[in-house]
Amino acid sequence: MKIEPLAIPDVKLLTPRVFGDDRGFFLETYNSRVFAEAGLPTEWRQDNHSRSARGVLRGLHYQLTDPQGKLVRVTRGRVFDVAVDIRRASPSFGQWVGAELSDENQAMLFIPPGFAHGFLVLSEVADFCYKCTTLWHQQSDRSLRWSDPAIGIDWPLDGLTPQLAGKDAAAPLLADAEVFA
Ligand SMILES: Cc1cn([C@H]2C[C@H](O)[C@@H](COP(=O)(O)OP(=O)(O)O[C@H]3O[C@@H](C)C(=O)[C@@H](O)[C@H]3O)O2)c(=O)[nH]c1=O
Repeated sequence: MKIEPLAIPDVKLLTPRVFGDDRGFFLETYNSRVFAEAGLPTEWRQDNHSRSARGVLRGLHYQLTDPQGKLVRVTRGRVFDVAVDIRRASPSFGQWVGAELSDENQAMLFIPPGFAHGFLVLSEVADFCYKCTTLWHQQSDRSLRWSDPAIGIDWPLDGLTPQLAGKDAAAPLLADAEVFA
């Protein structure tokens, strides 16, 4: 597994080794020894799977209590995945990084606690699977505005109108949001 820091180095791009043969392929999506050696979490409390149609934009999400680290990947389709640093004390506070994740490149992102996370679906359908280091905490679940100009995410919309949940369409801007110290 190749593990590389992105421009915000706490966010890692993971590229598993894919073993293809005449039956199909095999890859490791998580290996506790490899993760421990790379300084990544080895304790995960929840696994999630969502399915979305083209143009769906989920995010930007985080939770204030027991913030979640996330290991995210796409098992069907293609998305543009984004992490925004919302740790006020961080030198990269308010900055974002993004990567395309697909069932072609089999790439994964590790997003540490303290980041808001979201993705835009670029394929007809996308199955999005992820592990979380802590349990979902509904009461402290928060959204941040996907289009906040102060963050300036360069979503590859290519004419798509994003399809948002009501809570995400009405989400506050970073300047008005509760974030991490
Ligand atoms: C996140 C979550 C939601 N739910 C329920 C609540 C709700 O009825 C339904 C859909 O929830 P949401 O609209 O929050 O789902 P979704 O918009 O897919 O939320 C997810 O978005 C991505 C970007 C993330 O980063 C995730 O952490 C998570 O926030 O599922 C759970 O039961 N457990 C969970 O862990």
